[in-house]
Amino acid sequence: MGNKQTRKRKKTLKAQSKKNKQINKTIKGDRKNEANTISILILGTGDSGKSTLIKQIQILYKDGFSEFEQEKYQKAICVNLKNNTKKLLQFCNMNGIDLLKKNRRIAEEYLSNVDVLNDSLTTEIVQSIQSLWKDPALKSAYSRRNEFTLPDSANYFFDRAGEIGKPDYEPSNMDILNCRIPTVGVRELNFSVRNEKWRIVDVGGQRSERRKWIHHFQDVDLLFFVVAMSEYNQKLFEDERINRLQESLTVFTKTLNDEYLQKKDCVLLLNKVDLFKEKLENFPLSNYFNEFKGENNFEESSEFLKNLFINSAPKNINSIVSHFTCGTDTNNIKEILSFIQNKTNEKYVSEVF
Ligand SMILES: Nc1nc2c(ncn2[C@@H]2O[C@H](COP(=O)(O)OP(=O)(O)OP(=O)(O)O)[C@@H](O)[C@H]2O)c(=O)[nH]1
Ligand SMILES: [Mg+2]
Repeated sequence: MGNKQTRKRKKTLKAQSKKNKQINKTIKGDRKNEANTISILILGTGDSGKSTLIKQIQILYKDGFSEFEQEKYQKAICVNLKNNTKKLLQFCNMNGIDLLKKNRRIAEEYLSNVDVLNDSLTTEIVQSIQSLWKDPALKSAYSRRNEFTLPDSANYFFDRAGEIGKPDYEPSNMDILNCRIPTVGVRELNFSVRNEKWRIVDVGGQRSERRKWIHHFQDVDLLFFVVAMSEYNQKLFEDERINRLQESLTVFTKTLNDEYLQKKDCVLLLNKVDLFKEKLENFPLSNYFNEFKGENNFEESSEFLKNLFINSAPKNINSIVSHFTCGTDTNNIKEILSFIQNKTNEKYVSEVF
C-alpha cells in the first residue's frame, strides 16, 4: 500500500518537474525574443498622427486590416461623416453664415432629426450631406475650421459620401488611413522587417490619456515623437485657449525630460506636411508665432518649426533626428521607416543581438 503511494508521488513529482522545465524553457525563449526585439514608443499630442503610423505598419509589414477592424472603421466613417456635417451647420448658425435658399430646410431638418450615433446612413441622409457640402456656406465654414474642432480628413469623406452610403461599402486602405478614432488606452504591434523583430507601442495623446505614458518608458529603445505641423493655427480640443502646436512643444520638452527617457534616441516626426503646405497660403506662420521673421514659404516656415523643437530637446537625450512626413502617404512612410530601420539596426543590432 505504502509502496504504491510512494510510486504515485514520485510519478507526480516527475511530471511536475517536466512541466516546470517546459515553463522555464518558454520563459527563456520569451526573454530571448524580448532581447532581440527593438521597442519603439510613439508619443505626441492628440490628433498628431500616431495611430495613422501604426495603420501604415499594418499595411506595409502585416496583412492589412482584419474584417473586424474594417467593420469598426466603416462604422466610424459613417458616424464621423454625419457628425462633421452637423458641426459645419452649427458653425454656420453660430456665425450667421447663410446657406443657399434651397438648402435651408434641409439644414434645419438635418439638425433637428439626424441622430449622428444611431441613425444609419440612409440614401436620404447622404443626399442631404451632398447637397449641403456643395453649399458655399459650408465651404466657408470649412475654411474656418481652425476656429472649431473638425477632423482634418472631413473633406476627404464629404467628397466620398456617395460611395460611403452604398449598402456594400467597404473602406479602402486610404479610407482607413483617413479615419479618425482617438486612441484610448494602449496598442502594441509586433512586426518583422528582414528577419528583425520590432515592437511598436501606440498611446492616446489627449490630455486625459497622457498620464498613462509613463508606464511604457522603461522598455523603450527608440522614441518617436509625432508633431502635427499643420496645428500651428489651431486651438486645443481639450482647452480652446491653448494653441495646439504650443501644447505639443510643451509636452515634447516635458516628456523628454523624464528620468526614464534619459540617454534614449528620439525620432521627431514633423507630420501633416501636406496640410501645412496648403495652410501657409492663407495663414502665414508669423501670425501665430511672433518669433518667426522669415518669408512665408514652406522652406523657411518648416525649418523654423523643426528648429523650434530640436532646440527645445533636453540635453539628456542621446540623439534626435527629424523627418517631415505625410502620415497618410504610404510610400512616404515606407521610405522614412526604412531609413530609420537601417540606422537603428546599425546601432542596436550590434548591441542587442
Ligand atoms: N492630411 C493628413 N492627415 C493626416 C496625416 N497624418 C494623420 N492624418 C489624419 O489625422 C487624423 C488623426 O490621426 P491619428 O493617427 O488618429 O492621431 P493620433 O495621434 O493617434 O491621435 P490620438 O489617438 O487622439 O492621440 C486622422 O484623421 C488621420 O487620417 C497627414 O500627414 N496628413
Ligand atoms: Mg491614436
